[in-house]
Amino acid sequence: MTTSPDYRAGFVSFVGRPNVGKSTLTNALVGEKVAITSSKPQTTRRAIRGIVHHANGQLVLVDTPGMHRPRTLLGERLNSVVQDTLGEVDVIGFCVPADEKLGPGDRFINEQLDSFPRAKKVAIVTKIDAASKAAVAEQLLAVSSLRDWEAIVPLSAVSRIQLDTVASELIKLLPVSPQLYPSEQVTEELLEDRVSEFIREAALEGVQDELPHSLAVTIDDIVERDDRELVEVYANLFVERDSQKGIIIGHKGQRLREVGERARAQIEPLVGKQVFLSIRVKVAKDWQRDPKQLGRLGF
Ligand SMILES: Nc1nc2c(ncn2[C@@H]2O[C@H](COP(=O)(O)OP(=O)(O)OP(=O)(O)O)[C@@H](O)[C@H]2O)c(=O)[nH]1
Repeated sequence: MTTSPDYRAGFVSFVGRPNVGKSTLTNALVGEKVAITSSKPQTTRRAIRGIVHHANGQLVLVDTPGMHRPRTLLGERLNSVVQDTLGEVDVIGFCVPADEKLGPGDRFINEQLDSFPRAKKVAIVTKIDAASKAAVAEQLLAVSSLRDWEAIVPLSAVSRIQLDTVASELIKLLPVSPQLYPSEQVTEELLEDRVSEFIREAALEGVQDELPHSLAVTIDDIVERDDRELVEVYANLFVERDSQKGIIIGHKGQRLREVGERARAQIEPLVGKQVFLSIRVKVAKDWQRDPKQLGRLGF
């Protein structure tokens, strides 16, 4: 695939206190474009949350799990995962909500950003739909006094205000680069892995003992069509014994329905569309001890 000479691509991390809207922003940005990649961690050190494809560039959104935890944040130093991640990204988007005044938590994180001189820094004022114009203006002013930002963007991920603006502002700050991920790469494999993980998690909720090890999930198909706001997921949930099948399905299928609902709630933000989820429960006798079955189940 050819790209224009000033095509830009690189890594971006959103940081900020818990609840300021980082995940919602990530989902809104990733969901808005055709090519979606999953948040399957590439390594334990760096988790790719999503890839945003624009005509003039590509944003690879990188997660910083440690930054989400106030206890880590208020600790003496950021944990090493965050250190490593933020040390490598091209741009850090510092998020503060429009509907709360800047507090010590925000200031603390802002100060930490000094440790990452390589990254360009952008301030993002989130949730402007939830604040008055005057409050937004006040917040922009307050944020601008924190440091010399490359850009300050007010937006609302929920109301989809200024999402394109923030994407282009971020892309402008990335290095000129070929595409890091081909846009036609829908990363089916990664998406499949993540989706099966969600289903397994949902199936395990509330069950005890040996069942956890007896569960495996495979994905037959993920059907995503441009002309439809619905993604179809066809999954199989393998157990080892008939009795386990009963546990998973529950009385009149009630438990399986709940599993499906929990899993869908996780998958939908990932794919940015509604999800039709079919889970078929199957028995693969003693699959854990059978190398052939293990292979088939992706182990
Ligand atoms: N009104 C409004 N609410 C928002 C917006 N973005 C996020 N929220 C809400 O704010 C809450 C927190 O959003 P998250 O995206 O989970 O925040 P986060 O920063 O990722 O939080 P952590 O995962 O805890 O770090 C949720 O209830 C969102 O629905 C927005 O643009 N407008």
